Amino acid sequence: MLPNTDFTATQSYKYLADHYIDIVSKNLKELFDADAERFEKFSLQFEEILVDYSKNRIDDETLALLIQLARECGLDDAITAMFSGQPINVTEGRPVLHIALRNRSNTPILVEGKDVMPDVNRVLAQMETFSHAIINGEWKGYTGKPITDVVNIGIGGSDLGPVMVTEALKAYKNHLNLHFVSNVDATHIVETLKTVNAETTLFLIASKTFTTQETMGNAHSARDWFIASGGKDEDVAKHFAALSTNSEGVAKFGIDTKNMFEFWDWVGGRYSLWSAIGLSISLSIGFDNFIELLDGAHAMDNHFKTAPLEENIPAILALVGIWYNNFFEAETQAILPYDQYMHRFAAYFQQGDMESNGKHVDRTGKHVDYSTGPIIWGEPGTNGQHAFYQLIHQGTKLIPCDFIAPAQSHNPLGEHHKMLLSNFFAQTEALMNGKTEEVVIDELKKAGKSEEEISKIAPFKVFEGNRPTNSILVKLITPRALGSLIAMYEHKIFVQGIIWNIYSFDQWGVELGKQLAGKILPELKGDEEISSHDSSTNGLINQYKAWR
Ligand SMILES: O=P(O)(O)OC[C@H]1O[C@H](O)[C@H](O)[C@@H](O)[C@@H]1O
Repeated sequence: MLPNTDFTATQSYKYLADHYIDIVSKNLKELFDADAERFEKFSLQFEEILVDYSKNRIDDETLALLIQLARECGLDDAITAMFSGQPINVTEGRPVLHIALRNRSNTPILVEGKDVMPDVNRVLAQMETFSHAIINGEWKGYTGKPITDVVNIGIGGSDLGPVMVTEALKAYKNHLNLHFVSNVDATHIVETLKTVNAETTLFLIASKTFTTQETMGNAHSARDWFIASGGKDEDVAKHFAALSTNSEGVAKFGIDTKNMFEFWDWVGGRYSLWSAIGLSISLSIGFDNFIELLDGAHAMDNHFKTAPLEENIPAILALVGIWYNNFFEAETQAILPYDQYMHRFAAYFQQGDMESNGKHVDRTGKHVDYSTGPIIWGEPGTNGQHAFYQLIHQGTKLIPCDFIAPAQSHNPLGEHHKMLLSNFFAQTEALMNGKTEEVVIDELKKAGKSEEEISKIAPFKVFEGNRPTNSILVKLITPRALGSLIAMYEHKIFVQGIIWNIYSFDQWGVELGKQLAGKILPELKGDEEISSHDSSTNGLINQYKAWR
């Protein structure tokens, strides 16, 4: 089971608190000047991924203390507990085994004494056969035509992963057109259905529970549309498949369980792209590439499980994150991919990280008196530079940033990639070094400005610098590299949850809103005035009724 340590009561935390006072007065630039080996010391390479964490406000002592903190919090045992299938998702009574879905070495992983690998491999084989049949056109729709369009209907973990990966790996895409419908707003399904033909469309109803309101609503509307477009009830089997843990729910909906791709309750929704939920990925880029994605994740799992903490990339990224979150009181973490294909990467980890570590009680149920999971946000570079980087460079908030870029582009067009990467390299340098008043004045003098003009404008042009970043340089975003990158962030989240002594694999915080929406829905149906809520909620509902 998981250890249970208040990390703020550890010896290393006390040392870190003292050490923080020392580090906070130091400038990153000075740290680089003082140590010619800093890059070598504070960067790690995993296959074709280079993680440079040297532009962080840390020194040897910081890192040693953070690693000591991880040890005091029982990180080693926690890793063993996860990988060996112990029920570490205690509040839901489940193990956490997304690592089993990509356990390409096939070593047995036992849940209640039973090896899960035969089931994992059985569903993978089912996905393989199905993917080939759809891609090759052997699978025919109800009028005998091959499938051209795939619509994945799912939300949260049953949407964000497949969307992010199919976008990130678009360079590997085949002829199938992929669509994703998540929002219960009818606009999403209506606009999607305008672009597809019932005869050649396959719907994947992706829902772990098969009870999610949005997904069930969209799935029923898709089915109604299919029937209204000429499909018969008996044709549904050719056009609807389910990705779920709930076979009863699938059968009740009317999908033949032969067309069900199963997964298990030991897979968290936000960790499920490696499971049957990844079927849209396998359809889009082919099963072999899907396996490459799993292989990449498995390689990162092995690294995470076996590398000493000093060389363990997910652990180090997590600990540096804790350094900012709990000592520098940083509230957010930006993820900035310099790769247009990765434009949903930050959105994906918004769920991955914030649903996992946005928790206010520790593993004993006590309210924490320290900060837990950060707010995750980001957009692809260089778009972000022309939008919110002003605040990162000159605002009053400390924003640790992860910069991610591929060395090679899938679209080597003219000088584009060099231009993109010049920005990638420049931004972390600028954030670290800043620009002093001296340099600003000098530049203004050279530009022929008067003393008066200079003294008026100079303060606005100063960059304090000393702003921390990680740079993650990937040779090329291949399925394998992407699999490793995603797994790297997953394990980072795990490590942080262990240190904060919280349960990272439940998500009770999404329930209250669902519950209340369930109560409000019937109230929206009649014409009577609503008075059962506070005056704001009553007022809003009644105005809605007046306007609808
Ligand atoms: O896959 P489903 O059961 O439909 O769940 C979809 C989503 O629903 C909830 O909101 C959970 O918070 C998410 O973690 C989950 O991914």
